[in-house]
Amino acid sequence: MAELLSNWFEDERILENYVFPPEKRPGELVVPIGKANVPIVDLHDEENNTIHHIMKVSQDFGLFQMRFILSYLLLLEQVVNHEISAELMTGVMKGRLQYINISICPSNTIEFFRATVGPFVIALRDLGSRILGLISKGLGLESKYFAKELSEDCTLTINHYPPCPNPSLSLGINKHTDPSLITILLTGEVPGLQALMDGQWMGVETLPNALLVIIGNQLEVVSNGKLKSGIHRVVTNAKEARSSAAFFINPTKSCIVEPAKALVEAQNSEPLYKAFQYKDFFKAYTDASSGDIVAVLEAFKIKNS
Ligand SMILES: O=C(O)CCC(=O)C(=O)O
Ligand SMILES: [Fe+2]
Repeated sequence: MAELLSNWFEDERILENYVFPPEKRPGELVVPIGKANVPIVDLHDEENNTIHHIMKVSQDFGLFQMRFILSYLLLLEQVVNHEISAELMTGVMKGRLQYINISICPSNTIEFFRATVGPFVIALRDLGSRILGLISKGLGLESKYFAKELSEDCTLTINHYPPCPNPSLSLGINKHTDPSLITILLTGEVPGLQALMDGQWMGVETLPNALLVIIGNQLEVVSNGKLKSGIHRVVTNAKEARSSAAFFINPTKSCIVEPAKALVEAQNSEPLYKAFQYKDFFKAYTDASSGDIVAVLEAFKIKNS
């Protein structure tokens, strides 16, 4: 088996630049890992029930897990694979800040990975359209509302977190919301993801046959604040490496994102957010990536003077 970068952890020290400032450290991890009551939405339920459930949990928590059919999961399991080679992992680790976009470059060494990622991405695009179709109905919008520019730009990110000698000093990923429309996350078997639910960090444990859906900032805007972006972070552990695969469904860079007019009218209210080009939002998000990412959305709010 190729040598994995996760072997780095055999050096027992935590590297200095991985130590978070005291106010951002998770501290002694008192939060029980794997104990969150993340709601489960069943895509095979009767449509109105599923829509109702998605809308409710997206308003309350901004994330939910979703049971899904097995044939897709077989593909997914291959993607988060601990035999990903050191070369690929090195490429991944070189990416910027906390997460990295993998470009599927033509190279024999990643033939397996390419062959797996292709069907994986097609499956997730299809799944994403189904979820967005249900959400558009739940918001009272036409069923294809999200079908074009709002969801055309997808990115697959593989995250890899080597074991950390002192998890109380560091985080795998700092507290954030995703800049996407929605994110579909394969969390893998090793716990580490935490969601802020009712003001408390809760360890997320997904079922073996489930994926996690996270409401992103753009859906919060389009829904005029009705659906909430899920706040989440990743903690590390001292024993096991963890991998996850995140599929971000994003607007195209030139897409104009704004609260859906039909929704604002139906609510008989005012838009809470300005109209903006997605590329401007994304720039503000990446510029803030070492600061308070959760606050970025605030800057796009219409201020009532
Ligand atoms: O690794 C995880 O479970 C979460 C990853 C994540 O939040 C992200 O890539 O934005
Ligand atoms: Fe995230």
